[in-house]
Amino acid sequence: MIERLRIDRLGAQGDGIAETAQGPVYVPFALAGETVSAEIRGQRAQMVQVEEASPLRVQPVCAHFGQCGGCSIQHLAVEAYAAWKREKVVRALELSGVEAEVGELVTCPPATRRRVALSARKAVGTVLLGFNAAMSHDIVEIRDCAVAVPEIVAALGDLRELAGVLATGPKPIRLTVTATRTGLDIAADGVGRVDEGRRRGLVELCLGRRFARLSVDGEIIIERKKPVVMFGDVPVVIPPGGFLQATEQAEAVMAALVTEHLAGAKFVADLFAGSGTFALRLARQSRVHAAESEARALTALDEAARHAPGLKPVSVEKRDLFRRPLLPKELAAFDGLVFDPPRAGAEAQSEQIAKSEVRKVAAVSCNPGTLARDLAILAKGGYRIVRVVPVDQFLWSAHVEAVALLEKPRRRG
Ligand SMILES: C[S@@+](CC[C@H](N)C(=O)[O-])C[C@H]1O[C@@H](n2cnc3c(N)ncnc32)[C@H](O)[C@@H]1O
Repeated sequence: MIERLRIDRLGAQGDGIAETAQGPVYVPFALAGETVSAEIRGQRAQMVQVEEASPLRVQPVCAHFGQCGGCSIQHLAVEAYAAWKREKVVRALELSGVEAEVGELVTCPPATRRRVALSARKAVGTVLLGFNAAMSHDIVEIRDCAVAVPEIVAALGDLRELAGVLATGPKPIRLTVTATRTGLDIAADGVGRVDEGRRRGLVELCLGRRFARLSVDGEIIIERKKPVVMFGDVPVVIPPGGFLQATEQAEAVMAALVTEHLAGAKFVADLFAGSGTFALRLARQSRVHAAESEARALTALDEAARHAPGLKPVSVEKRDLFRRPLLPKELAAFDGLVFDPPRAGAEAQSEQIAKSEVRKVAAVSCNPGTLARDLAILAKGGYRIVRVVPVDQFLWSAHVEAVALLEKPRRRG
């Protein structure tokens, strides 16, 4: 059923929302104030045409926009876009009852995403390589990408060829492609058994295309060069498929906020440390203890710390911080702390930090909802939120990163 809808507001996922007698209807690619004709299917609607456009509507930069699920909002003017992203953090804090000053959105330019997760599968006479369509497993073939770094875009043809060897059935595989200082690091998942013939083919292809490394379902097939990224001035060989901040620019902004806030601390805990994004930078100014559940990430961090001249001591600990958070008596050793958990946040760890006397704390998060919950726990424990800075690491998507800086006043007596 095609109907005319008046769009009342822009939702958190970037869809236009029309309030109707039947409840809210979500219209992807519609903007607040617009009138659109759309085909309604339950609570969602597919836009047919913009009847009256918002003055804030702009031309999307990418030819794949609208089909590709990688970006959800390229059609909104830049200031309004920045305000919408910032508002996601503001709203989340309000909903959790957290009072905090939220800074302006720190933007990231296009063509800076150094890591992309592509899907690929064999189709009749061809190989599909691209991003999934929004809310679907369909693969949208991409020939270009406005957010990825040029090294990745230039390699799409080679990656398609690689996917042709890796994806043998109709089931999609996933290629996580990271542009490192030494070339592309490719981690393929969902491939299944790789026999000798296929392995030889993959090695030849990677040598010919000068990829740095290929790993398949966690096993390294070829490492022509060790994939190196820089955390500040410390080179780190990243583990296959391990976590890495998606853009160097956002990482640098977040790391600067964290290191500045924790300057002066003698001993800092980096919790959910990954391969040392914060720990290795902080070790220029403080002794650091890094805790994380992924052994390979910790090995990378430890190796990098051992080989970097002039760092203060860095210790590592493999630990499940959801089940076994650092307790107040352990936290008593630190006067600074940063935590950067996955999307689920760090509820159990925040409960313990709240009871601690760690003076300066920085919280880094990719999920405003769980960040707000964790900040509410810390505020209840006596922490003052100095400020919250939203960072647009995932340009044109509905995701937003944020760094919150907190401190606990010294107890009297
Ligand atoms: C958002 S990443 C941040 C990593 C690092 N701080 C960085 O900026 O690169 C979250 C990290 O938490 C780790 N992690 C996930 N669940 C965990 C758990 N239960 N305990 C400890 N670490 C965990 C992941 O392996 C990942 O390295």
